[in-house]
Amino acid sequence: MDKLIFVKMSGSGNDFIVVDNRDDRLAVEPGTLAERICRRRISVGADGMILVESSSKADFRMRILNADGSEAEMCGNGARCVARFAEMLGIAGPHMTFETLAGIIHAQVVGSRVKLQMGRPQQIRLDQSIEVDGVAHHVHSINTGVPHAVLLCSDLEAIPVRALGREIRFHPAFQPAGTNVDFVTVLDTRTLVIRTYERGVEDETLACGTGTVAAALVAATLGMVSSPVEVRVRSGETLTVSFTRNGTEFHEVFFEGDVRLIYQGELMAEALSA
Ligand SMILES: N[C@@H](CCC[C@H](N)C(=O)O)C(=O)O
Repeated sequence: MDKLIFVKMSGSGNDFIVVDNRDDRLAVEPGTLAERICRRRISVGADGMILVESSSKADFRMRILNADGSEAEMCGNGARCVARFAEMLGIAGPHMTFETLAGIIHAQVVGSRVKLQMGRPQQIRLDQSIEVDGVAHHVHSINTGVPHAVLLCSDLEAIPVRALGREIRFHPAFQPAGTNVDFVTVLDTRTLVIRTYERGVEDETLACGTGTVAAALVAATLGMVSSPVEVRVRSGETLTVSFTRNGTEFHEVFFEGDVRLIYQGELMAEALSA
C-alpha cells in the first residue's frame, strides 16, 4: 500500500483519523497503523483512528483504535464523527445504523450536528470506595459501550486529572479491562461539567462521548439530574444527553452534538511504515 486517504475530524475536541476501509485495503495491522499515525508532532496526530468497514447487519461497521493501538468496543465522539463521514461520502443516508463491538448504533445527521441512539448502559455500580496513595475515593462505575469510573467533585480545576485518572484507570478494582475515568461537577439538575482521563490515549482528552453519557446516567441514577442533560466538556463545547427510564433502568439513551470536518489528507508510504 503506497498511500492512504483519510479525513481528520473532531467530535468536540476528541480528534480522529477516519479511513474508509470497506475494500479492506490496509496493508498494516490496524493497531500498528493507529499507533503510528496518531502520534502528535511526528505524524497526523489524534486520540484515535476510526475504520469504516463493510457490514452485513447495518450500513457499515465502525472500528475504533485508540492512539496506543488498542481496539475499544465503542467511542461516542468517534461514532458521531463516523456518522457525518458516512453521510458525506454517501456510504449511508442521514438516518443510518452501524455496527460496533458494543452493538448496533443508530445515528441521525443534520448538517454538522449528529444525534446517536446509544446502546443501553450495563453494569451500573454505585458507591464503591477505592484507595489511591492512602486516600479513599468515592467512585461509581458504568459501561456505556466502554467502561467508565465516575467521580463527583466540587472543584474540577483542582483535580490532577492526568495523575489521579491514571491511578484509577490501572487500579486493581478495574482490571483486567481497565477503565476510563470521568471527574464530574453537577452545576444544577440539567447541567454537568466533565473532565475525562481516557484509557488507550492515557491522558486527559478534550471530550469523551461515552464518558459524557456515563456522567449523565450516573448523576440521573443518583437523582441529581433529569433528562435532557447538558454536559460541558474540556474543549468548552456542550453536548446533550437525553434518556427515558423506568426507575434505575434506562430504555433509550441519546447523545448529541456538533462534529467538525478538518481536512482530507493522503498518508505517504513513509508515514505508514514507521
Ligand atoms: N473517546 C471515546 C472513547 C474511546 C475509547 C476509550 N478510549 C476506551 O478505550 O475505552 C468516546 O468519545 O467515547
